[in-house]
Amino acid sequence: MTTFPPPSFADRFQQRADERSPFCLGLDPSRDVLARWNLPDTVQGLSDFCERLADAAGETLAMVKPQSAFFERHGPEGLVVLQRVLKRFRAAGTLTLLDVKRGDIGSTMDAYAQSLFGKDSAYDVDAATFTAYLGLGALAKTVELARYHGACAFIVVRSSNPEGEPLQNAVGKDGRTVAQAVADGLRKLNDKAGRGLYPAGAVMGATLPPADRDVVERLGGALMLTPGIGSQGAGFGDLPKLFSGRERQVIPTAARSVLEAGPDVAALKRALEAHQAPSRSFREGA
Ligand SMILES: O=c1ccn([C@@H]2O[C@H](COP(=O)(O)O)[C@@H](O)[C@H]2O)c(=O)[nH]1
Repeated sequence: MTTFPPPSFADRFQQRADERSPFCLGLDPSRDVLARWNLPDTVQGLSDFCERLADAAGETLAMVKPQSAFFERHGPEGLVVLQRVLKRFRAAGTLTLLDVKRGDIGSTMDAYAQSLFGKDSAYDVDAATFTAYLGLGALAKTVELARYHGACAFIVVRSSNPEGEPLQNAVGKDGRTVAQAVADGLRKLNDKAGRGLYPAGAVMGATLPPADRDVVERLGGALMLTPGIGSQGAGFGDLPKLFSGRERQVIPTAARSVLEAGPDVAALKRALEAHQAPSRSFREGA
């Protein structure tokens, strides 16, 4: 039986994070990772990678983040594998976030959102990523649809890569940077959705300097997905300088630094715990 309205993504995340850990595992089956796992760079290799990772994770993870690009690379059959792995993690009580960074005019965004959120959609994910380059207003209905389905739209505010800085820190006519303006707009979308629901989340790189603390504050109570840990150079020890006081809003995420432990399932389990333990400690303010 389905409940209406459904519990919010924010509530579901907090529950899973308390039970398991706030860590979100990135599923990035690149050509390099498949080769390292002695798997062919084919749909079968992709499928075997997903099954092995799901075996290693069991029911230990709060959240996974498949990177759509690595599935799209294999065409429509790759997307079937993506649907299957999403279903498998859902069955393990793990929240799913599709990293697909959609961003377009409003009418097209409606179609993207319809493909992502809701039981009858193609992917039925709990969350997905979006970009605001075509304006936050163009994402308003997407956030509304996410709220309706108890899902979350994570909008890139400050990305983890150095190339994002000049654009995101460009100063507009009103004196705010682009990132500050996106953060302010994202907060308004959450305020409009109603108390405590937070259907709009933010992507805020773990690699960012302390100066970005101001952007974090502008986001209010929004959840923050923080890529950049591990292979991009940030560590769990970098989280407090940007996010202290907001620990329960942070979703630390990493892909390669876990996946490089594969294909051995026992080694993968150890790598997962090596990411989950510091994620828990950070959340508890330890
Ligand atoms: O600002 C961003 C937004 C998204 N990503 C994505 O996260 C993973 C990171 O993978 P690692 O192997 O842990 O570096 C990847 O899918 C990116 O597309 C990001 O890195 N930064």
